Amino acid sequence: MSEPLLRVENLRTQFGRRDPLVAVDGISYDLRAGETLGIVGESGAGKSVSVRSLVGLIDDGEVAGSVEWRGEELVGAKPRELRAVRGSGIGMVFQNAEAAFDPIETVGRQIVEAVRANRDLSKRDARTEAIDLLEEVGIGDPAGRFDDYPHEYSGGMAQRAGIAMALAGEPDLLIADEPTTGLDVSVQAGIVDLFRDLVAERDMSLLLISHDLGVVSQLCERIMVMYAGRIVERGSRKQLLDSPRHPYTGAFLRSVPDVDVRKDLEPIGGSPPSLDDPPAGCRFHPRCPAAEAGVCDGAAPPTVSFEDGGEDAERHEATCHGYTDAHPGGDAFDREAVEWIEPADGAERGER
Ligand SMILES: Nc1ncnc2c1ncn2[C@@H]1O[C@H](COP(=O)(O)OP(=O)(O)OP(=O)(O)O)[C@@H](O)[C@H]1O
Repeated sequence: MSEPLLRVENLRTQFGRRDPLVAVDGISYDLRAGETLGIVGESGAGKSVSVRSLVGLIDDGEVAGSVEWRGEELVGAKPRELRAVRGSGIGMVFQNAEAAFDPIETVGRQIVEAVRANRDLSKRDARTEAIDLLEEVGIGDPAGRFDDYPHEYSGGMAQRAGIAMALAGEPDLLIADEPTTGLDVSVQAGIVDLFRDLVAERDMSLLLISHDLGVVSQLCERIMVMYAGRIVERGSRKQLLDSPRHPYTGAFLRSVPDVDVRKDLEPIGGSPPSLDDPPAGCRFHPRCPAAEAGVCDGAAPPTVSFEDGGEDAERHEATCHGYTDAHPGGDAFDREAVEWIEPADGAERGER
């Protein structure tokens, strides 16, 4: 199997020293060429900080652990090196596309600059390339819109232009942080289609952060669920949607609309913990219908893997006490409240 493009090991990001707020608390994953990975979770889970930490975009916090991009360590790298990686290898798309642009410069000229910063092209060729990029992301009359200022673009167009900027250095990985949030539903659908086409046509990897499971499940083959700074479950889209194992994932699925099925939504009771003083043990235990005193509020939960989906399936893991002998199961582990916690027929499970 090919080496991963991106290897994240025990990433930890904290803000403040005296009363530190640990926004990302030891997360690890790999991303290979052509893979699409989504990180979902409620607001404040640390999704955005986790991806900003990868590429040196945290300026008032401390990032620890390891982030290897094509084997090159990025944690502790010089700003110049990080800028170079952001310019070429990794393209970034943010929620607020207008913020990607300088308001007093035309969109076209800014894309030309981004193209020239990463590729040895004449001004004329860079202009042609910028117009091609605007066309590729679906801006009608790209040559005519080249000299417009960012505020002259609508929200959806600005997001498309932001994606063109991210493509200027011909990246192998696109990191998109809530790229559809705040846009009208019909505009969102267009942006989702655009990402799908770009990933396929350019053979890029995608790391997508969103609280919107619908958007993530339309674009990502693999999904990780983040809660209070940690990954609580990971697996393929099918594994997570069809047989979620962590009570939080189950609750999260019930709290959001399905992509194509109408259902009664059940908001998750309570609210996420404050990250400057998270609960002991499993961080979800105060909100978990299956939590058991003395177990779930004690030691950190183990990561359990599930052999569902056959040999070639993604690794499916949940970090939960509910599957271990420490948690007596049966009566104590309220299976009525969380029927999704029971492994599917024939599924094996093993503790790591
Ligand atoms: N610069 C900062 N200084 C202090 N705390 C921060 C800073 N940036 C983020 N945080 C805190 O880190 C935690 C995680 O924030 P983050 O933005 O990553 O969450 P999120 O899952 O992306 O949710 P949202 O979609 O609401 O942004 C939050 O508690 C947030 O208040």
